[in-house]
Amino acid sequence: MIHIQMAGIRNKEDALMCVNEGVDIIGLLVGQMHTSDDFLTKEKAKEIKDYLPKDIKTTLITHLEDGDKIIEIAKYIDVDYIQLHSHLDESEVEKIHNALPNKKLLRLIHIDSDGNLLNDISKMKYVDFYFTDSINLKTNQFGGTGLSHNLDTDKRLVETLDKPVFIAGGLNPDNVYDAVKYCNPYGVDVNTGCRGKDGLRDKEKTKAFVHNARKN
Ligand SMILES: O=C(O)c1ccccc1NCC(=O)[C@H](O)[C@H](O)COP(=O)(O)O
Repeated sequence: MIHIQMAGIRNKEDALMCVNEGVDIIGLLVGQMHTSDDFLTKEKAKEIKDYLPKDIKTTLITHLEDGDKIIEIAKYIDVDYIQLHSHLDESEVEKIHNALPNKKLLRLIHIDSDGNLLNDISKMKYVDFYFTDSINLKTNQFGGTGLSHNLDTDKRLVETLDKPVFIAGGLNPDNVYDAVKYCNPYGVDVNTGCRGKDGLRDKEKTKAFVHNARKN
């Protein structure tokens, strides 16, 4: 079964709705670089995590570059996964890996609109999962862009990398079926594509996203 991470969760009610619709990983954004209403305090993120059934995985999604700070927040919320920003120095990643060996590390691979990789994967030493995502070079937005990219790149990465790959970037209920069919990833991630006009999670979009992601 394909794994589904929902990012941009802002409250515990939305988190539980997503879980009830079949999402199995909840992404909690703490520690930002660019402005986004999806970022939470660590206290709010912990409140959401503690409200969820114990078998639901949570991910700390962060832009912080200080390994000690990331370790402190990940321990405090007690997440299962840590999604690390691609600019993080590998020595900081090593620190996190050594301090929290049981927490899985998701490593970002940013892809531009033409499908070019913007990171040197060969320098990533500590990886449990790769995570492809779009970038908006105009706004310097490194996530939650709602922008798609050329999926040929994702497909190639899924086929050639030695660790499981999550794909993300502009996925939505209408395109996730084809994306999964074409790339055959370990998991998919979505934020904007399941957002309502109020910025919160849209139940119908979430239901359709989960259904279509697992229809293959
Ligand atoms: O989701 C955000 O608002 C966000 C903001 C800043 C950095 C990362 C962010 N999200 C990381 C994610 O895992 C998103 O779900 C991923 O970028 C896909 O977003 P979207 O293209 O909107 O589905």
